[in-house]
Amino acid sequence: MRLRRETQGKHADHLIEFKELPQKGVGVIAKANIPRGTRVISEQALLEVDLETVTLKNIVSASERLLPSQQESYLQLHGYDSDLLKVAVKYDIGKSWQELPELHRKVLSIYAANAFGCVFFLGSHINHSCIPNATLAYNESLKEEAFDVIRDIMAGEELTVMYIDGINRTQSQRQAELDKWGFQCTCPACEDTAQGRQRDKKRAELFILDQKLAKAHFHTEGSCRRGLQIVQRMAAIQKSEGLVNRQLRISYYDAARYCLELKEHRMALLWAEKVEVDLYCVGEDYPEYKKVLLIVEEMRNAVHGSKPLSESSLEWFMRG
Ligand SMILES: C[S@@+](CC[C@H](N)C(=O)[O-])C[C@H]1O[C@@H](n2cnc3c(N)ncnc32)[C@H](O)[C@@H]1O
Repeated sequence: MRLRRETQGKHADHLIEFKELPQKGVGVIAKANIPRGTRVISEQALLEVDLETVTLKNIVSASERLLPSQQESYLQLHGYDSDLLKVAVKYDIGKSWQELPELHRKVLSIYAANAFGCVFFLGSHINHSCIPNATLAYNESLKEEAFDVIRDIMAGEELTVMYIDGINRTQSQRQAELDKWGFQCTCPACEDTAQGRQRDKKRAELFILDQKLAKAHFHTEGSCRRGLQIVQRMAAIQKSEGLVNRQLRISYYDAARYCLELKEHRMALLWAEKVEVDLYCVGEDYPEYKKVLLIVEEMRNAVHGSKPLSESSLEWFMRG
């Protein structure tokens, strides 16, 4: 399938294609083997609304400010008008769904089915999986959203991202969120098979650990040790379940922070060095990744005794 538009975005034409898929609408398929860390799409948002103040009215207004060619692109995207959206229209705009002009209904249902923060013309064609093989992050130096592959992908495999914050959530918790997007997830983590249920047990454990972590503090040695145990276990499950997106890097950072707090600098360094996982998620041109590399280098020097870790680096690292 060719997308009808001259986009400002770039995609690796030789690596991916946009295809109609059974039960999923359009999706993105690898045309060749793609090694992890490969950037497949980089593009500016097609429609962007300030998430702090987003209202349905703002979304409609933002769509009206698009250039005619952008509007045409936007209106090509797939839409889903969930019951939740219809209730929100009543609440936010004060009209029933049927009372809205047809164009506004279309604009809103497209936003509901495509916004990963913003709506992207290329990237919003990527379908969801609860074990995604790609991820997206806004890259400040490119001033674009970058979509990178986080696991090696074989030719013919579908590229997927995670639409929700669902790494540490069970199948039913994730599906409740995905209902808003209008589909039942059938990825390997959601399938009703012995293997799927086994995966769900791991996610249930992650959920419990995540809840415990939210209550853990850095105040005492005991609480740091408990926190460290929790994040170590979380990282181990995430890794073994193939959940190698930025959530795994958060677990590694948390582990490094607990070790720093416990003054176990060698262990802190070992965890911090696992930052490599972020390289595959965001690429080496991601400004924060460069900053972290410098801090890890400083930590290495501190551990090997040449120069202590500076206060500012320590502070930056502890803030996360
Ligand atoms: C961001 S769009 C993805 C591209 C879309 N498939 C298309 O045709 O343009 C999100 C929509 O894709 C479909 N979708 C995404 N992931 C899916 C999945 N794992 N299974 C079934 N449908 C999915 C749903 O209709 C959802 O509302």
